[in-house]
Amino acid sequence: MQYLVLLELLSFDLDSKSECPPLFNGTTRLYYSALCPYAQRVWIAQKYKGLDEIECVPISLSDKPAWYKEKVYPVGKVPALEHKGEVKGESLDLLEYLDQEFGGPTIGPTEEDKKQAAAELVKYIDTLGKAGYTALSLKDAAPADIDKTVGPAFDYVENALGKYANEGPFFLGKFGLVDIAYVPFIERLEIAFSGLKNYDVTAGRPNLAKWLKAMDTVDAYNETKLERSVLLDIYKRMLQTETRILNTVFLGE
Ligand SMILES: N[C@@H](CCC(=O)N[C@@H](CS)C(=O)NCC(=O)O)C(=O)O
Repeated sequence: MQYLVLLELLSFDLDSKSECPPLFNGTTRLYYSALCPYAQRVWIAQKYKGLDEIECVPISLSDKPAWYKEKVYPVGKVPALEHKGEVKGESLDLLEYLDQEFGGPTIGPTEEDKKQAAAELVKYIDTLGKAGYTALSLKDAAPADIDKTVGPAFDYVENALGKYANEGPFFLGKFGLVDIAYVPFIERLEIAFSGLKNYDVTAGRPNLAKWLKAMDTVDAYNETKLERSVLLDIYKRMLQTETRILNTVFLGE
């Protein structure tokens, strides 16, 4: 049943047999994949801001249409946004772009101190992703070995979440850009570590546990979430067979 959820979802993906949408006809399009954590960021923001004028176009990553790279976005990655006759990529840039160019609630911080905090926090996601990838790739590792490898990165997140705790459970108190940037990665790491390495990333990290609970109250995020068991199965198979995909998903390589 859960597989059906994924299969059904992916059955809408445009693949090598699909036609290219009528490009640059005035429609704003977000090219994404439900499997891609980078694309998930922009998809969450589109939903949170209520930007129904943006058409979401799912692209198959396993059977990508040739026209995607040739005509839409030469970099060939998702996410990409077609807007005002141009196509732009890079999830973090697109989050800022959505705030600049579209309506709905602002996701980026407006206060100077929070802008600086956001920039530092977002920069750290790569470090967390790399530590997570290294720890997940350890064969026959005990939870203590896992903790040694990825624990410090999660401790950084735990401390960061304490900084504005008096204003709310999110990174900068109120839900916004930093939460959107982190959640696809923390979600995947939490599921993969608990399911594959018997390591609970929230143990001894109460702020992180609280943040995950708070994230579950955000509709825009919930609407982009894959079933837990589906994500776990994907990571299980990736670890067993195709480490390259794991690389792509956690490190954007
Ligand atoms: N730095 C990019 C990374 C995007 C990325 O790596 N997307 C992956 C999917 S998760 C992709 O499209 N890879 C190309 C492919 O699979 O052919 C961003 O933040 O948007």
